[in-house]
Amino acid sequence: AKRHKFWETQPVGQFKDVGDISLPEGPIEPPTPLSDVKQEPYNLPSLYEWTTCDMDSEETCTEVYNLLKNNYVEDDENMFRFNYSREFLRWALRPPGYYKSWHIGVRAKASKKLVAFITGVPARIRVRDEVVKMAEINFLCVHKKLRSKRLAPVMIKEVTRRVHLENIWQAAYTAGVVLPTPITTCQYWHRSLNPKKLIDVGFSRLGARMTMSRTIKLYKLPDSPVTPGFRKMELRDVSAVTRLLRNYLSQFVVSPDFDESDVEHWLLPTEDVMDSYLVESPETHEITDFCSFYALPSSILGNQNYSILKAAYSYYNVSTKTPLLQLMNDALIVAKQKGFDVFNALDVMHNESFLKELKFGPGDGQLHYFLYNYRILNVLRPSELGLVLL
Ligand SMILES: COc1cc([C@H]2SCC(=O)N2Cc2ccccc2)c(Br)cc1O
Repeated sequence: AKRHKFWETQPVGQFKDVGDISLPEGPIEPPTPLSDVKQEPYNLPSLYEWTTCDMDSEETCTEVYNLLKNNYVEDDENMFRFNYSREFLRWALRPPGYYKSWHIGVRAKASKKLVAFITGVPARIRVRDEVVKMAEINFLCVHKKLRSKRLAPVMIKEVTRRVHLENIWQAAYTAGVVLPTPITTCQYWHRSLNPKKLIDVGFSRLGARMTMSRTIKLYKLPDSPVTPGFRKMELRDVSAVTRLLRNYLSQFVVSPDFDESDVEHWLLPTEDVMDSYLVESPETHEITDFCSFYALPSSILGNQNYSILKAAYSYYNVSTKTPLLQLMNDALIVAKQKGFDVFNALDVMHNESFLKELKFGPGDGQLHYFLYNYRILNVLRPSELGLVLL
């Protein structure tokens, strides 16, 4: 049986070490002296070559967009495939301090076609009391026609090498499959906003003893948010939101260590990519609550009437005065107003407290979170995780 041949060779928590309390929490291997880091790229099969994808280039960004649109993650029944937009990719891959060299592509030498992709972006992640410089690894994609050529392991080694060259020795990543060894395993939950479309495309089914009109009524939402002072986040709010968010995230075992420049990039609204709202108390003008979600459409594979599913994904939410239930219901209301068909959320942070009451249903996908070269003693509950990766 496939026994993680590659991952057994990597500095990650190994299944055989789970529960071994003699192993300390923290880095598994010490940093390598930079002079000992391999200076040249790993070898690819002879027909392929490395390329660095310049996401500022419209042409290259479109090549990356099309590779992912046609070859990235699908659900188990191959009914949907992520369809990250170009502006989303540019936003996700160019945070403060990013390295172009971590946007790695593989081209066929003959045709120069982009056939594979993997990325990293720098992030400061806190694990308990330690803030660690990490790479967030994402968008690992190999063209459908090149699967099981063992390209993924060499791409992972190459992005690791380029991360090491920048003197960073830890990473964070997620996968829908179990690899050695998850720090936590989360579940996706979905809130119908456009139930008729979700049933038509086969994502949802009409409940027993439910008519379509009864189902539409069940998921109906008001036309506008109910919380006084609920408004879009603006540049002038960055300091207050940073304070609010840092304080809120400090309660979780693993979370980003956002500073104001991070908040400005990741949480200021970006058209068609990121939406963020806050509650400014009408009396005191204090900012008391915050909610945010990102736009990640999916291609609908093989439906006569629809080709795109418009999905919103819960990002970071903070409630200090407005009940989280009410804050998230306002998020659902504005998401519906913006034309999203479904609102997705993981059962991380305090999300469990609103999922059932706001009529989310459990999805079939599990999402495993991993740290590279950093051992944590015990697997975390999803509610101890304060990190949402895109
Ligand atoms: C199909 O059930 C699910 C599929 C997905 C992923 S896999 C490829 C894709 O496009 N998805 C986004 C999506 C598609 C459809 C609905 C909601 C989210 C997730 Br994440 C959780 C689910 O439960």
